[in-house]
Amino acid sequence: MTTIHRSADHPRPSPQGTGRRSRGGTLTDHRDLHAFIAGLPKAELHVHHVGSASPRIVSELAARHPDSKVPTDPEALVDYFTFTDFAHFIDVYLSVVDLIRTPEDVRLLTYEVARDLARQQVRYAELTITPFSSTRRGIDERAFMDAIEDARKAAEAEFGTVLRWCFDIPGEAGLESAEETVRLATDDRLRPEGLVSFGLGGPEIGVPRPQFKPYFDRAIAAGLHSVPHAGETTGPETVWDALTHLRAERVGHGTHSFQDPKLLAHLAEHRIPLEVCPTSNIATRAVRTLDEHPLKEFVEAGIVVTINSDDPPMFGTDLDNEYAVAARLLDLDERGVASLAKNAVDVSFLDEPGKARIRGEIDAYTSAWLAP
Ligand SMILES: Nc1ncnc2c1ncn2[C@@H]1O[C@H](CCC(=O)c2cccc(C(=O)O)c2)[C@@H](O)[C@H]1O
Ligand SMILES: [Zn+2]
Repeated sequence: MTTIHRSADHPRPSPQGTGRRSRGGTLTDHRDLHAFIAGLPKAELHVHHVGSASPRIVSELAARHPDSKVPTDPEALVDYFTFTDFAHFIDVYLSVVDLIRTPEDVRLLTYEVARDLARQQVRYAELTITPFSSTRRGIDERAFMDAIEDARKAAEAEFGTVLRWCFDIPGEAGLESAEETVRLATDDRLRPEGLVSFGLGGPEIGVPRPQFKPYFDRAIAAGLHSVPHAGETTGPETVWDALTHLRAERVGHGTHSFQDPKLLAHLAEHRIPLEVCPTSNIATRAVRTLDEHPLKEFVEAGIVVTINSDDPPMFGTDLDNEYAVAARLLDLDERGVASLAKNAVDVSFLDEPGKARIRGEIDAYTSAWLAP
């Protein structure tokens, strides 16, 4: 695990002129840092399938289904993707889920999401998919699996982006959805080759984590990694539940962990990474402003953090922007940003050769960028 280099960690000449950061690992101009981030090979571990549908894809699907309340004009979507609270976000999210009605819709969406990830130099992504939401809306389960696998193989062949799947339970849909999700994730006739992890999404309020223990036990017994959302819209007790009852290997968000110093110490001591999604937390009102985001507290507590976009088009962001936000909040230079990227590779569920390959790309890119 690489420690996060903060720009203060590097000896530097006194700032010249406007305090711009010159290259060479001393002070970095923010514009340069954005350029560095744009070209940096990355891995993304917390990003949702439907939540990543671009405005173009959403408006194209909305045009196919005039009965939908989702705008067909990408411009109008910006207002539509403005949320008053988390419950409102879920309502909007489900209205987009309702647009995904055929296996071809699923394949198109998945392939286009992969294209957008590749455009940001994402070499590897663990995409969270909620199969229950599609099968309950009438998409055949076998056809669903074939559609995502077709897109995954095409994306790897055409974009060089390696995709793996996380299947998550939409918790508010209850134990019926948990049963369906773990069946789809563990039945050898259905389980897709790209599946690596098992999660829990949706509202946390009124949806206690412990009830899902039997389903996570079955998923873990089938070799899947546990990565539930927790502490996004509820307090540290939800994160403790995810750790103790669901045996979380990583925690989705974990935002409110900062309220419990014992939890921070536990996460740091046991190297349990937090999948941090800064702008998501602002858009869903989980956190008021970026300057109040606990990301810095997590790093100072020694917790392994990864940077993610969650539902980028819905939150008016993308992964590059999330890295720029993290660089600002943590006062990182290029080395610090590269360390963040390597954290995500290190704690991903990609095989070791794949991890070594991407780490090597990150190091080569960073060295070339910083060469005098
Ligand atoms: N930041 C987020 N935090 C949490 N979740 C997030 C986040 N971003 C995206 N999601 C996704 O939102 C969905 C929620 C789906 C849901 O709650 C629900 C409730 C009742 C019925 C149904 C149904 O399908 O019939 C679905 C999940 O699929 C989850 O993967
Ligand atoms: Zn999420």
